[in-house]
Amino acid sequence: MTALQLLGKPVAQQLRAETETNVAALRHRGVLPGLAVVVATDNEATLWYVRSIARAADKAGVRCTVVDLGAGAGAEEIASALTLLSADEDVHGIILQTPLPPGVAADELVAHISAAKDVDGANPLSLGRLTVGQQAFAPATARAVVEILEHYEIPLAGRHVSVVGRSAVVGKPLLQLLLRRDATVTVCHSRSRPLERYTAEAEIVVAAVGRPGLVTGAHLRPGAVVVDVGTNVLDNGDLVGDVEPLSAAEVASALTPVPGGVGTVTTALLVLHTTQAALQLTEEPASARALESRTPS
Ligand SMILES: NC(=O)C1=CN([C@@H]2O[C@H](COP(=O)(O)OP(=O)(O)OC[C@H]3O[C@@H](n4cnc5c(N)ncnc54)[C@H](OP(=O)(O)O)[C@@H]3O)[C@@H](O)[C@H]2O)C=CC1
Ligand SMILES: Nc1nc(=O)c2c([nH]1)NC[C@@H]1CN(c3ccc(C(=O)N[C@@H](CCC(=O)O)C(=O)O)cc3)C=[N+]21
Repeated sequence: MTALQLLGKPVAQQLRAETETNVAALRHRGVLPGLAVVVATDNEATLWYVRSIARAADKAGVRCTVVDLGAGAGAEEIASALTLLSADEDVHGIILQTPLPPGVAADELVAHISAAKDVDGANPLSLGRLTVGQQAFAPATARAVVEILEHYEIPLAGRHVSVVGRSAVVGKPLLQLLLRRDATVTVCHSRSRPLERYTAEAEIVVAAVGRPGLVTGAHLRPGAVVVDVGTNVLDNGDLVGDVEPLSAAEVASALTPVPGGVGTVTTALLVLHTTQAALQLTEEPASARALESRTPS
């Protein structure tokens, strides 16, 4: 079997069309959507990613401000930047980019991102709300996996999905998004041995680990659908996923490529989420509208 390529581009295009509609509605209200990306690293891969978010925002008519605090920034400085941005009326979406300087932990800092502006679902409140089924932004990457599967009409209800990786950015929120769609989910991690025991039964396998070639054809059930979240930069500069594409394509029915798969959709979703946050934050309260309609003009 040679697997079908599940390309991210058409999925991203559809999401960009939705963003465009939102940007037009915001313009009607006199609102320019704004995204702020807080950076405290000189990691090349991160800076590349930040530039690609800024480019995508710019193309969509979303103002993107990169707040570069430098690789020497301390926790307090980062926390106060997030607090200021949370209170800034011109900012509707906030992302704190990882990695952070040594000794600075992201998990406490992200609590300073206002939940309404948490467009990458980093605040623990967002993950909690997602878990109990309340409205919240999911991390863009976790949602990208689901958007790709839905775009290609791969059913989730009643299917067994094996997610490899349990991070707060991908595995855990993805578990919630999949449960909400009635999938049966296995979440695997570094202690799930042997890994194939937990992947070989699954109709859908998602790899989000950060190890090139971890998932091979030998881990898969014939006809499985495979989503590769991994973005690993090799010494020669090549970007590869967590799935060994050649052996996997022999067994799988469909596979997302790296590059050109999940990453493409992630960036489009961050921009879409920013416009959704802007719409919610600038909505007139229903009571104010009711009052207005009673006021003689
Ligand atoms: N395309 C995109 O938009 C994005 C891509 N990524 C990419 O996805 C990958 C994962 O990122 P992230 O979730 O942040 O990574 P983390 O390092 O936070 O988590 C990795 C997970 O993989 C598990 N793991 C490690 N080794 C194995 C193994 N041998 N077998 C099974 N599981 C294992 C870990 O287990 P344990 O918990 O036991 O340590 C952990 O749960 C990276 O390549 C990253 O670059 C990430 C975010 C966005
Ligand atoms: N809290 C958090 N959220 C993240 O979303 C997050 C993170 N941490 N840590 C690092 C990874 C990495 N990541 C990528 C996103 C898009 C592409 C992307 O757009 N890739 C394109 C182009 C790649 C190329 O051409 O080089 C593609 O795959 O086709 C890549 C990588 C988000 N990450």
